[in-house]
This record gives sequence, structure tokens and C-alpha cells, in this order.
Amino acid sequence: MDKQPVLLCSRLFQKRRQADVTLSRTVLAWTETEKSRKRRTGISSFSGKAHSQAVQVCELVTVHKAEEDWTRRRKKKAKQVAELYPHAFTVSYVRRTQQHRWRCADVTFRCTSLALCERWIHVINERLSLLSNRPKSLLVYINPYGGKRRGKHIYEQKVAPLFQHACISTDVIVTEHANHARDHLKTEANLDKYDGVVCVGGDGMFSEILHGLATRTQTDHGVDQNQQDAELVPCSLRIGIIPAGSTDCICFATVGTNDPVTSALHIIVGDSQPMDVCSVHHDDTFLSYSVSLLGYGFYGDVQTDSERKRWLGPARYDLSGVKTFLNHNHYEGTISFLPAENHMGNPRDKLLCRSGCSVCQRGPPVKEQQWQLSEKKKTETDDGSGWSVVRGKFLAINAASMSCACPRSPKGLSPSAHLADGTTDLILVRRCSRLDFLKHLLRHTNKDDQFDHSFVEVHRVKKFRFQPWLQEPGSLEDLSEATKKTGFAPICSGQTPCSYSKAQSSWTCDGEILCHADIQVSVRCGLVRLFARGIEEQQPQQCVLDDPGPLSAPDPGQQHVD
Ligand SMILES: CCCCCCCCCCCCC/C=C/[C@@H](O)[C@H](COP(=O)(O)O)NC(=O)CCCCCCCCCCCCCCC
Ligand SMILES: Nc1ncnc2c1ncn2[C@@H]1O[C@H](COP(=O)(O)OP(=O)(O)O)[C@@H](O)[C@H]1O
Ligand SMILES: [Ca+2]
Repeated sequence: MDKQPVLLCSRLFQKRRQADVTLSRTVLAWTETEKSRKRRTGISSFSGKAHSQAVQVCELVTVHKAEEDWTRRRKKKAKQVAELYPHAFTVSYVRRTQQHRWRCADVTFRCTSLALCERWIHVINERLSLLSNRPKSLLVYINPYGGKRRGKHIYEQKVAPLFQHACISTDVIVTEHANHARDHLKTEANLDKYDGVVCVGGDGMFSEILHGLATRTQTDHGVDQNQQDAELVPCSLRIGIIPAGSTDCICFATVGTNDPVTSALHIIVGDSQPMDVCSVHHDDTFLSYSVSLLGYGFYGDVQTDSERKRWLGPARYDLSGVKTFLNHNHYEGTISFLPAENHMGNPRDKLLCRSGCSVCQRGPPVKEQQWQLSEKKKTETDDGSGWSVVRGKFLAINAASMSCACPRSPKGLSPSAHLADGTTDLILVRRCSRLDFLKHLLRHTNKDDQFDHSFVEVHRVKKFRFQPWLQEPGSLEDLSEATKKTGFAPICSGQTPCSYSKAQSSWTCDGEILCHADIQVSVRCGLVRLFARGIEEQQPQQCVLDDPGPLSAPDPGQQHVD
């Protein structure tokens, strides 16, 4: 029930129905009048069964005179309406559909006088102009070669018309080569002109935009990125992602779906989702930023192999995945990490990061608590500094700063990882048999716990370091001989761990390969913000005036007016 004072309330027509339409500071609601409903259905509704719909003002896209409609198809329809009832206005708003998808829906109200119609448009526009988080001007970068090479088409057909409809101005750059967007942002772009940057492409393209923006921000503030302990300045511009890549896990894990229209609507309503960013160094050299997966071993090898198969599009990952799985390489090294405080939860606590996540809002503990917690956390390998050390042979070392959910793995690499808690989930998969590793991988696609294996351990950490061990020459020769003959490392049957080790793998960092294996990683809490709000809890169907059934329960995003 909306308890806010009513700003405007009129009896208007919606289709052929009479409705009481009210606008408060935060909600636009319309309810078919009892008289209209009785005339239409012959049944009078019982109390509590009035057919109402309510939309939050912050989820309105735009309001305009009905004849000023925005697509040709609607122009014709709106024209007919305008002829019958010349004084009409149309409100476009966000409608939630299945699986976190949003659509832009229209509702047209017809008024008895021009003055009333103009008043409604004026008052709604006034409310919209108060929403200061909405972008008015955007800089758009399109990677025409990402994913299935449909980025330009997707933007032009699905996104640009919506931005135009919402009166957002855009400067569009179709990239001509890799790092075009990054370098343009780093040095050339006049960022004062814009309220945000839009990335049309995949995770690799997002990574370019992030690097351009974050590096530019540090340069402008005189911060040296090469210093591991430098306090980085958060980027002021938000980034919107229109998914048009191969994995698109950053979009999927922050919005809940890979759908260009949904992403465009999150940009239009001016959502804001802070995101953790890992800074990756090799000694005193800054290497890269990462927001999703930093993977050594299995995922690093998949990425390296898949780069050679780019022409295959998204399918390259499946092919390289199978090949890498059959190779079954393991890598030796030492990993040291600084665990997160206990109150930040742990990767197996099943607390999913959702819109308005309470874990992300917890922040660091007060000083004395921090001391107690770090005392508690000390492990056997802890040397007193709070750091833990693990040595061994690994099939994969993955750091997931967010769940990394994507269509391939809807719950992700670390289902309970958080978008903006200042931590990353470090997953260590020790050497095991192919069969066991396959079982582990399969659990990324079903409900079973992928961490519930003796050869897997997972830690929530704030920092980590990796130091590969160099291989003795003998075992390297064994491997190359075996691989030369078969194309793959030899396959062993049964449960026994049987795998060969190359000296080093590479790190994949949000889909880009790093040039060093020996790295130091530090999580920067909420360094960048996206035009997103995190994944919303599944919502009940919206109630509509046409709906003959009883009202569904109101949801947090859709206040209901009785
Ligand atoms: C047996 C089936 C196992 C399926 C396991 C799927 C786990 C998928 C986890 C995906 C995490 C993705 C994290 C995001 C990474 C992206 O930053 C990054 C770049 O994205 P972009 O191309 O859009 O720029 N994408 C990736 O690194 C893609 C990783 C995809 C890995 C696919 C692995 C498939 C493994 C298949 C093993 C099959 C064994 C078959 C045995 C007969
Ligand atoms: N015009 C371009 N030509 C070639 N490569 C590009 C271009 N624009 C961006 N890239 C690069 O393409 C790579 C993959 O882009 P991305 O959009 O993530 O697609 P995918 O998800 O298919 O990997 C990124 O590393 C990015 O730097
Ligand atoms: Ca995190």
C-alpha cells in the first residue's frame, strides 16, 4: 500500500476502461473503477479484488503525448487512439518478465481535456527530472567482432531506439582493433561530457573499458598503479554492459540474464552496482584488473587454446574445454593468501549475493573486532602475519571475485561469491583423476556442491600471491614426447591420479591472458560501478488491469495499491 501523499489523482480512460489514476512521489498506480468493471464483466468485484497496477516512478522510462509515439508500428496505433480521444498520454515503464528479463511496456491514458493531459505529462516529467542518478549522455563502444559478431546489429536494433526514446544522447564508437576502446578512454575521450560508458561486447571488451577507465582515473588523480599498496581512486563513471560476447558472465552475474533490452533498461533507470576489482601485479609492475575469473591451470589453458580458435565464436570454449580436460595438466606452485574476516561469510555458506545484498553492506569490522577475528583465523601455516600458505600440485587455481554465473554454469564458479564485499573466492583444485575432475566440473551445471570434494578447497580472501615451481627438465621431456605423438597427454583409466605437468600454465584474467605466472593479487572493494542492481529475487507476476484472476502478491520492486 502506497502511503505517500497523492500528487495527482484523476479518473481517466485506459483502453475502454475507466480507471482511477494516482501519482505519488514514488508510485504511479491505476485501478479500474467498480462501475467500469461491472459494466464490462457484469460482476461486481469484492473488496480487495480491484484490478490495479502500480509502477514505481523510478522505473518509468518516459512519458509523452500519445500521438508522439516512438516506433512506426505504435505511431499508427497511437494515431487511431488519438483520433477517438485526442487528449492522451503514454507512459513507458519497466515490466518484469521471466528469468530477470525486463521489457519496456506502454500504457496510454485518455483524458477529458487537453489541460488535464498536459498536467499529467508535466507532473510526471517533473518527478522524472528529480531522478539524478539517470544518465543523460553516454559514450558507447561496440566490439563488432565479439561473440557471434552481432554487437553492432544488437545495438542498432535493440538498444539505440530505447536510448532515443528515453532522451539519452550517445556518442558511438565502433572499435577498429583490439585495445581501441581502452586507449581512447585512457587518453583521448573527454569524459566530462558523459554520465557513463556503455560496452557492447563480452567480458574481454568489458575488461578493455574497465582498464581504460580505471587507468584514466588513477592518472588524473596522480596514483601510480604499479605500486601494489597504492590506494586506488574509484571510477566516477558507471559502465553499462550490453551483452554481445561469448560468455558474458559479468552481465549475467550482475543482472541475472544476458539480454540487451534488459541491460539497456537498467542503464536508462540509472541503476548502480558497485563491483570488486582485483588488481594484479608482478612485483612492481601492474599487470591487469579483474572482476570475474582469474584462473590458472585449467581455465588458463582453455583460454590460451581458445584464442587460436576465435573464428569458431563461442563454441571455441567447448572445444578447447574438452581438449584441455583430456590433456589433464597439473601445475605445481605455492599459493599464499590473506583470509577475509569471519563476518564476511564463507564460500560455502549458501548466502547468495542478491540485489541489496546484506553481506556486501557489512564492510570491514571495527578495529578491536578485527584483531580478535584475525587471531581466530590463524591457521597452522600462518606465520603470525595472518597469511596462510598452501603448496602442491593443482589442476586449477581460480579466483572468483563474483559468482561468475553464466549460461554455461547458471550458479557459477563460486555461487556464494559477492559482487562488492572486497573479497575473492580462491578455489584450489588439487591434482586428481580425470573422472574426479569431471565430477567436479559437472557440479558447475547442477545443484550439487562443487566444493564438496576432498581435492577441492576454497577460501574467501582479500589478497593472494602465486609462485609457480619450475619443473625438472626430465618430466618436461616426458610430456612433450607424449604430446607430440598423440596431440594430447596420455589418458589414464580409473580413479588413479595420472597426469603430466608442464612447467607453467597462464593466468586468464576476465578472458585475457597474462604474461606472468608469478602474480600478486589484491581486491579493491567497489572500485567500479555498473548500471545494474544485482540479481533480483524472483518476482511474482505483475498484476494488470486485463488480468481476470485474483491479485498476485505485491513484490518489493512493484508496490501495489489496493
Ligand atoms: C562437463 C561440463 C562442464 C561444464 C563446466 C562449465 C564451467 C563453466 C564456468 C565458466 C566460468 C566463466 C567465468 C568467466 C570467464 C570469462 O571472463 C571468459 C571470457 O569471456 P568472453 O569470451 O565473453 O570475453 N570466459 C571463459 O573463460 C570461458 C570459460 C569457459 C570454460 C568452458 C569449459 C568447458 C569444459 C568442458 C569439459 C568437458 C569435459 C568433457 C569430457 C568428455
Ligand atoms: N575491432 C576489434 N577488432 C578485433 N578485436 C577487438 C576489437 N574490438 C575489441 N576487440 C577485442 O576482442 C576481444 C574479445 O572481445 P569480447 O567482446 O569480449 O568477445 P568474446 O566474448 O567473444 O571474447 C577483446 O580482447 C577485445 O579487446
Ligand atoms: Ca567479491
